[in-house]
Amino acid sequence: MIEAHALTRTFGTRRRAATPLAGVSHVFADRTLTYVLGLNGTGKSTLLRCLSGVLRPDSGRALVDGRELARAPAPARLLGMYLDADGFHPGHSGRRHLRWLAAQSGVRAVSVEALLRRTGLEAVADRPVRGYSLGMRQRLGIASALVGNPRNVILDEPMNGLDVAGVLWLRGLLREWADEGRCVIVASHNLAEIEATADAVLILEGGGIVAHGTVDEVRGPHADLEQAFIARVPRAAGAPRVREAA
Ligand SMILES: Nc1ncnc2c1ncn2[C@@H]1O[C@H](COP(=O)(O)OP(=O)(O)OP(=O)(O)O)[C@@H](O)[C@H]1O
Repeated sequence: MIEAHALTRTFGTRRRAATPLAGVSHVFADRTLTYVLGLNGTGKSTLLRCLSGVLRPDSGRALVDGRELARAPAPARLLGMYLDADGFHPGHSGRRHLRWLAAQSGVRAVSVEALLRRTGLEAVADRPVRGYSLGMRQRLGIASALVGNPRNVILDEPMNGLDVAGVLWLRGLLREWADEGRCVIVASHNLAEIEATADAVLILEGGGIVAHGTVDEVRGPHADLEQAFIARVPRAAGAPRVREAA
C-alpha cells in the first residue's frame, strides 16, 4: 500500500511558480493496478517521484507499507520503480546496469539472468544502453523495477515505445503483479489501455485529484473514459497547448 498525505510541491520562483501538487492525499491499495491520468505537465511524474522518495515534497509525506522509504531497512524490497527512460548510464550494458543496481540496492538473491529473460533482453544484454531503442530501454527499466522483487511498484509511462508484443507482455505483467497482491501505480496517457485493464483510475488536474475510483465509477454516465476525462478536465478539449501546472 502506498499513501500520499497532503503532498505539496512547487517548482520555480514566486513570480513564475508551478504547483503540480497542492495538498494531494490518496491511498493506493494493495492488489490494485491504479493508473494516474492527467494532461502534459499536470504533475503525474511529480506525484510518482514524491511517492518514490526520489523528490522531496515541500510538505506532506509519502508512506510505503506504512513506512517512509528513507527510513526503511530494505527499500528495494518495499518499492520497485521505473521513472525515467533516460536514467541509465549510456555506456553500461543492460546486464551491467542490473548487476550494478542489485549491488547498490543490497539485493543478493536476484538472478540478473532471469530478469533479462523475463524482460526479453537476453539478445541485447551485453550491448551498451546508448544503442538501445526506446522499447528496449523501457524493458530494462521494468527489469530494474523488479530487482528487489518488491511489494509495491511505480512505473512512469512504461508502455511508450513498446511494440505489440511488448504491450501484451507488460499488460500481463501488470495484471500478474496486482493479482499477486502488489500495489501497482502507473502513469499513462493511453485511455483505451486504461479503460480495458485498470482496477482504479486517478485523474490529476489543477494541483489536485479531480476524480478517482474504479473505471466504472470514474466513467460514470459518460460513454467512455475519454468523455469522462474531458468532463473532469474541460481544457483537454481545447487547443493542445502545454500550460503551467497551476
Ligand atoms: N525539475 C523541475 N524543475 C522545474 N519545473 C518542474 C520540474 N519538474 C516538473 N516541473 C514542472 O512541474 C509541472 C508538472 O510536471 P510533471 O513532469 O510532473 O508533469 P506530467 O503530468 O508528468 O507531464 P507529462 O504528461 O508531460 O509527462 C510542470 O509544470 C513542469 O514544468
